[in-house]
Order: sequence, then structure tokens, then C-alpha cells
Amino acid sequence: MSIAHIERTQFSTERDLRPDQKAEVLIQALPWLERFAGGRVVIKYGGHAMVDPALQRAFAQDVLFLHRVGLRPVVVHGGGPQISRMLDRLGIATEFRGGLRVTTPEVMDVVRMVLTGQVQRDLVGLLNAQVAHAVGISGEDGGLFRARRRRALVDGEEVDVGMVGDVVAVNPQAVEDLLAADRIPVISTVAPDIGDPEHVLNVNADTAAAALAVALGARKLVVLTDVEGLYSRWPDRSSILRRVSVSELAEILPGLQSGMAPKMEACLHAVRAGVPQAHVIDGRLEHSMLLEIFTDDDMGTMVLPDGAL
Ligand SMILES: Nc1ncnc2c1ncn2[C@@H]1O[C@H](COP(=O)(O)OP(=O)(O)O)[C@@H](O)[C@H]1O
Ligand SMILES: CC(=O)N[C@@H](CCC(=O)OP(=O)(O)O)C(=O)O
Repeated sequence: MSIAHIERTQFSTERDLRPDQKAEVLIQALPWLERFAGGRVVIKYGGHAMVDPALQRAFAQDVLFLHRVGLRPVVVHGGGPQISRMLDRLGIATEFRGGLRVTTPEVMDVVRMVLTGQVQRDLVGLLNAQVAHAVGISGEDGGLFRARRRRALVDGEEVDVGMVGDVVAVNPQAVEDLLAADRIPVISTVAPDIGDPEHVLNVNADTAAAALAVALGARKLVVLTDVEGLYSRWPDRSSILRRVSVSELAEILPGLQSGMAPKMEACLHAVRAGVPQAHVIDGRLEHSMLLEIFTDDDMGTMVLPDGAL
């Protein structure tokens, strides 16, 4: 039995709550609804949290719920596993170095096709199944992102990973326009190369989400992934960190491996640049985003400015 299944089963027992418990859940949500009313929340929806259809539907419900109760959700999606699957089908070898995909021009064509043409289309379709508020755009549209080529850090050494970039400029006007029209923007993280705008770069979705959260003045950055949160002694499950300050995180960061490194780097950047809080939460748990935003429960790992713990 998968973890997702176990957690879903546990969660479904919550439907048997007594009436007073149901009322308690609603009452607990009220101060959070008031606090975040009108606030922008940038949600990074990661490839590994996207693979189960039931979880995808729960995610779509959560985003629509946020929108319906007056928050302004902006979804930035990944798609790493989906890109790898397509490369596999096409017989193109792929590897990651320092958490980043080595991106040749051939791989870049597939990244762009899968992220903007497949993952984003599926997500927009899911969000629009009931009420059509969602609109998909890519980092290439309306000058949203511009990126600069970067290298990866492997064992303290910088290595070339090809057409991979970091977002260095954000023009959020296209997203602002959608928000002003009461839309739910859904963004794929391909970005023109600032040094050579005819070419696009492959940008890690965590870092792009953080850059966008800063540019939009978001109240929160929420990163969904496939673990409960950040573990200080990965993979020791008892070492989950519930709250961490930016200074503490900056100390831990150099020791982090693989996918968690860009995620925590993104949270650190966002909070340092003024986003009041950033969260890494478990996308395998249905409705983890609603629970994080509207209940007093500690979900995942929360990154806060120094002095706010
Ligand atoms: N310290 C850590 N705490 C939690 N997860 C970690 C840690 N170090 C490495 N990981 C790995 O990072 C993975 C999440 O990154 P990634 O697979 O890129 O996620 P996503 O597809 O959601 O972006 C986890 O599944 C886990 O295997
Ligand atoms: C440079 C780099 O590694 N880019 C990622 C972009 C997609 C992404 O970030 O997807 P997840 O959020 O699902 O991991 C990639 O090619 O897989």
C-alpha cells in the first residue's frame, strides 16, 4: 500500500467527524480567512507531488477554494518526472548534477514541450473542469521571466549543466493583468536567456516560484513536494524541522542534497527578499495546502525571518 494511499485513508476518516468537530474546523479557519483575505499566495506544485490523479484533483480543489474565499493563488508548476519520462520515450539520455538537469539543446526542446505543452495544459484543464478561472502562461510570455545561464555546484566544484538558468528579472505585469481579471495564473518556468533572448533556458521551478513570489509581494510561498518537509538529518524521519529561521537555514543549506537544495534555497531567497513566510509541505497528503493555510496545525517546514520564530 502506498504512502499516498495510507494517508488518504487516514484523511477520509476525518469525514466521520462529529458535528461539533466539524464546526470547530470551520471556526478555526475564520481568523486565517480574515488574515489572508485578498493576499497573494504563490504555490509551487512539484512534479513528484503531481503524479497521482486523486492528489491532482485534491490540489485543484484547494486552489479553487483559495480563489473562492478571496485569496489570490498563483500556481508555478514543475514537471521533472514528466520531462524524464518523455526523454525516456524518445530515447534521449538525461542526468542531474547538483539537483539540476543537464540540458542540451535537444533536451531543452523536450523540456519546453512537456512543461508548457503538456503539464501546464493538463493542470489548467483540471482547474477549469468546474469553473474556468485558470489561464496558463509560460515564463516566455509578456516578458515574465528572464534568466541567466548558471552552473551547478557538485562537491564544491562548479560544473556546466548546459542550457540551465536562474531567473534574474521578473516583469509580473502579465500575472498582474490576470489577477486583476480574477484569473488563476498557472505558470511554466521556461525563460528567455537574458544574454541571448532567441534562446530559452530551463529554470528550476522552485527558484522561479520564489522570484515570482517576491515580485508579486506574495503573503506566502507554498512549495508542495513528496516528503513531509525538511529533515535536518535526512533520511532520519525523526529529524523533521517544523520552523526554521533564515539564518538557521543558511547554515544548513550547503549540506543539503538533490531536490531539497533548490527548494530550500528558494524559500531562503523569498523570505530574505520580503515574503513573510515560506513553506515546504507534503503534496502526498490530500488537501495539505488547505490544512497549512486555514488550520493551526503545523504542516511541513515553515521558513520565517530571523526574530519571527
Ligand atoms: N534534508 C532533506 N529533507 C527532505 N528531503 C530531502 C532532503 N535531502 C534530500 N531530499 C530529497 O528531496 C526530494 C524532494 O525533491 P524533488 O524530488 O526535486 O521534489 P519535487 O519533484 O517536488 O520538486 C525528496 O523526495 C527527498 O528524496
Ligand atoms: C534545471 C532543472 O532541473 N529544471 C527542471 C525543471 C522542472 C522542475 O523544476 O520540475 P520539478 O519541480 O518537478 O522538479 C527539470 O528539467 O526537471
